[in-house]
Amino acid sequence: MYYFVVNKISGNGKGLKVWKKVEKLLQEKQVNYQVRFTERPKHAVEIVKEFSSKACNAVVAVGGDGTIHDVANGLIHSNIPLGIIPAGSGNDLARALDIPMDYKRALERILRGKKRKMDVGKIGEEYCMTVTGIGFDGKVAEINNTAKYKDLLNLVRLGDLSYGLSVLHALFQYRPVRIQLKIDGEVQSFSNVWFIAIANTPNYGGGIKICPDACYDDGLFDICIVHSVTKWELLRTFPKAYKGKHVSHPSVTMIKGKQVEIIAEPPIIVQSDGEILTKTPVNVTIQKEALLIM
Ligand SMILES: Nc1ncnc2c1ncn2[C@@H]1O[C@H](COP(=O)(O)OP(=O)(O)OP(=O)(O)O)[C@@H](O)[C@H]1O
Repeated sequence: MYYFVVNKISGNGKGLKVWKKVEKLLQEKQVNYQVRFTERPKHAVEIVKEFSSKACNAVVAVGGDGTIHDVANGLIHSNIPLGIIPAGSGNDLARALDIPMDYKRALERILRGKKRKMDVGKIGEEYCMTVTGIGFDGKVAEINNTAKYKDLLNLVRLGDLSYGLSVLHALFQYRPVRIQLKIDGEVQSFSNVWFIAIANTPNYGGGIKICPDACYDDGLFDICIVHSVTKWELLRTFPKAYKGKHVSHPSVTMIKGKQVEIIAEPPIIVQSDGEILTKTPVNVTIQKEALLIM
């Protein structure tokens, strides 16, 4: 049995459109399936816990990174594999795992049944699959999640541009802060920090390669700290991040580690997989091979 969790409104309605096509294919192929639709944020976590693990081939998320985040949070340490049919705006996890954006090919891959293990990040009781962003990019996520232009750009299939616009918006609101960082027990201080990205996979924000060498199964986070840079220099360097070319900039520090503690003054927003989670202080740890994916 394949269980599908569909977020109809992901990608501004793409979730429902993609699901209708997937359902047709499942019926043609005579695959046994059940489907549940999410009705609110975090609903997918509850839905997944109701599924019987007996005879379950996979739980498949049809949606974007937020939907996958919720489904995965219900599956962690369960030994039930997570399948992904991308139907969001950013689809950064699918991109990192080389999952086809085309629903047909994504479904074929799930039905082939090949499994692999991936690491996840843990913050409190929450698990994160892609990137945890602290500071400026938390502000960007906050703006992007409520932006009216996100829906408009999705409508004209330019959803990827929405994050770029939210970055510009946040640039005029955010003030850099002083932070203390403890990575695997070693304390470092940085002043004028714009943001810190703690990455399990390379991309966020619809293809920004913030930590180009991050790898989902190496047992490590790649950590990018952007500090001591003017607003205009940040703006000038930002486009380079789409190709991961920002890492050589003198205001960018890259570190690898398994456990990251962050204290900031004043406290700053923490987002994970594009969802606002909390504010600093925060402790993020890698959970090696905690999620089975297809
Ligand atoms: N019925 C619903 N009504 C409102 N929000 C929902 C509903 N179902 C799920 N959600 C929430 O919608 C949010 C957005 O979903 P998702 O991230 O999958 O799409 P997206 O933002 O278009 O894609 P991406 O994150 O890849 O850019 C998530 O926080 C999810 O929990």
